[in-house]
Amino acid sequence: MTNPVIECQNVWHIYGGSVTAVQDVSLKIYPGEIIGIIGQNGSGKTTLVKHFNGLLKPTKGKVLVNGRDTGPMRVQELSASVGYVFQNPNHQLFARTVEAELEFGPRNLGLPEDEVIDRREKAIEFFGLEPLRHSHPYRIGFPLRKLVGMASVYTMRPAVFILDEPTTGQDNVTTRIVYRLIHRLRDEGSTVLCVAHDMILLAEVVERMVVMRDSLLIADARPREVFSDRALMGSTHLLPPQITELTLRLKEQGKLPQVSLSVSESLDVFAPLFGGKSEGGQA
Ligand SMILES: Nc1ncnc2c1ncn2[C@@H]1O[C@H](COP(=O)(O)OP(=O)(O)OP(=O)(O)O)[C@@H](O)[C@H]1O
Repeated sequence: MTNPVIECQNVWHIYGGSVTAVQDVSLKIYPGEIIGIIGQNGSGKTTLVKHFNGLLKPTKGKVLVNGRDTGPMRVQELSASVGYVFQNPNHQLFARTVEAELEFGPRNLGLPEDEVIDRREKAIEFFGLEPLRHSHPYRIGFPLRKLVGMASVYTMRPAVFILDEPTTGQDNVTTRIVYRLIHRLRDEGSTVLCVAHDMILLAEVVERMVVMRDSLLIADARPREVFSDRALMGSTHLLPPQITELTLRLKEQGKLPQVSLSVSESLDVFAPLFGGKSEGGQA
């Protein structure tokens, strides 16, 4: 049996002795899992994931990363194995150029200089940052600045990659890069945790969803189950993707055998209704 890469044991986080942001959360995350963390604003998602790379320490309970208690560990020590991409890149970026930003992590890991440069160049290519390599990260637009934040974590190749609201504020081009990033991380065997309100993204890429409400973890299940549970979704004030809602209603009326998570998937489900076989398509 594989050991969890991250384990929360009855974790509480109380800010300033009065604001309870995370209550008694127990959770095991296994290597290679792609997990979505959802919940309405202020439900404790960001607070929870910031414990995984040591940015926050539990008020009560324990967080273990690769079996080690993060309590006495420093962020720098944890960042080699758990990379956190901030919701707001302004909280993350500090170098004077995109190139310098992308070199910082691998150099800090003590990698040889040719490996530092190789990782920088691969990240520039993957994230489409070539025209911006000499720009100051704060002088480029928000969507691209956010990609620089992702790229700078990607250069460290952490085993666990945490993306906090990766598509919020992104246009269609940069959103597609986020999708490609998550697919690439999956192919490379990384563990990915994605905190998001973007249900279309989650429906397409995650295999497991953790649901937070009022600082509590209230569900942990496959996306199809979470999106089909009207009471659960209603209690979090979140809506499933429209295609999922449509196919859920048709299923409830006995007209479809199953709920779809994406447009491509729904084409296959709808095909028999129209007397044909679908060839799928882009979500
Ligand atoms: N540094 C802080 N000091 C005090 N309270 C905080 C702090 N950060 C967050 N909180 C509070 O803790 C609770 C959980 O916040 P958190 O940001 O973890 O929620 P979230 O689910 O990630 O929200 P969002 O979807 O808006 O990002 C909220 O009540 C928030 O106001």
